[in-house]
Amino acid sequence: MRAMIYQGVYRRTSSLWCRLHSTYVRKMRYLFELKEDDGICRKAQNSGTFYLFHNLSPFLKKVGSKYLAPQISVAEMKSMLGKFKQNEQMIEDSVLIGCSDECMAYFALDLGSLEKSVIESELKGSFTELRKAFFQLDGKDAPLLSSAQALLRWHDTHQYCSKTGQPTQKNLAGSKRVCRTNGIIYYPQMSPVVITLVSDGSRCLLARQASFPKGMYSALAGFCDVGETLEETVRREVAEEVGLEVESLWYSASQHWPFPNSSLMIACHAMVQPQQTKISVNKLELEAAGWFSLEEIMEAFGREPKPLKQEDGSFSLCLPPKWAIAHQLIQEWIKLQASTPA
Ligand SMILES: NC(=O)C1=CN([C@@H]2O[C@H](COP(=O)(O)OP(=O)(O)OC[C@H]3O[C@@H](n4cnc5c(N)ncnc54)[C@H](O)[C@@H]3O)[C@@H](O)[C@H]2O)C=CC1
Ligand SMILES: [Mg+2]
Repeated sequence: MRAMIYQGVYRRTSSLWCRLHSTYVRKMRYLFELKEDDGICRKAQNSGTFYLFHNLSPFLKKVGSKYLAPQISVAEMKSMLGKFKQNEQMIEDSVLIGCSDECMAYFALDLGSLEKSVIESELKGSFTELRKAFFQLDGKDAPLLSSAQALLRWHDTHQYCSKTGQPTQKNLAGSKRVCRTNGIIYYPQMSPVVITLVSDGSRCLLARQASFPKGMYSALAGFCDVGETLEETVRREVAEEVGLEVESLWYSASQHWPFPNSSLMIACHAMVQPQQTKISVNKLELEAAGWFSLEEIMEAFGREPKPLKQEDGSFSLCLPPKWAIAHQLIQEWIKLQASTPA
């Protein structure tokens, strides 16, 4: 009933409702209704736009060095499904990922069961691995595609109830799945991860895993263990990975991170005592770690963010790209150095 009233009110865009609420509040209320009410969501699917995936690779168009994620209209979707002789009901497999300021809903749909090359030539673009395109994506596309991929992956891997073994059913928006037999509700999962930039007051500590691109160093990161507070995870990870004791720490910001699965990256700064800075690298987790001066960091940011082989065969320091929250932590540390008296 509440949803019906809302729908009526929402349609009358000049209504008191619209005058009373900011665009942001209207959007959030609308998204809430879409998640709660399959009927409203079905209507939204018939007027919304779609981001397409194929086995979790997003459909992208390359324009120069940038990747753009085109929004496909429902008419284009229906025409394409018609070409594949697929039932239009396939649209209901999509998941809700957001909406425009005008409350036009955005959905993501994985077309992994259809022939990839046919869709690519039909829509004139290509399905590209997210890891490959992530750092060249347009500003608004990166977080949308990142949560879309995480949500699609979660649905793909949670089709059965872990208690009864029976199929689970997604609600239309894809904000949950329900076991048909006993009604257990499953919600999409994210793993909390802390990422910490350690400083001794004049240098910052960066580390690299063997899997990182050559020369790239980042802040220390680690998954939260069950029962831990964020503060405990920061202290444990720093002790585990580089053998140092954190003296103080503070929260900076957070970010959803799609690799390797869905993580909530919680970014912190931490201080160690200037007299206790001797690193002992845990080689099971890291390839190398080291302290870097402000000059070294500034020099690295001044270069192209690409691995650069030096005369001695080693690679010059390369820092995480703009979208990564590690980049933001390092930028904040630079500002802090400038504002702290020597
Ligand atoms: N956005 C950013 O700026 C950055 C993001 N990251 C991300 O942080 C994440 C965590 O960093 P790591 O140093 O690899 O973590 P980590 O130091 O906790 O080590 C990874 C190991 O933790 C264990 N683990 C415990 N819980 C896990 C879970 N829920 N999922 C997967 N493995 C789990 C596994 O044995 C795994 O091999 C990575 O996925 C990485 O992509 C890392 C650096 C920068
Ligand atoms: Mg780690």
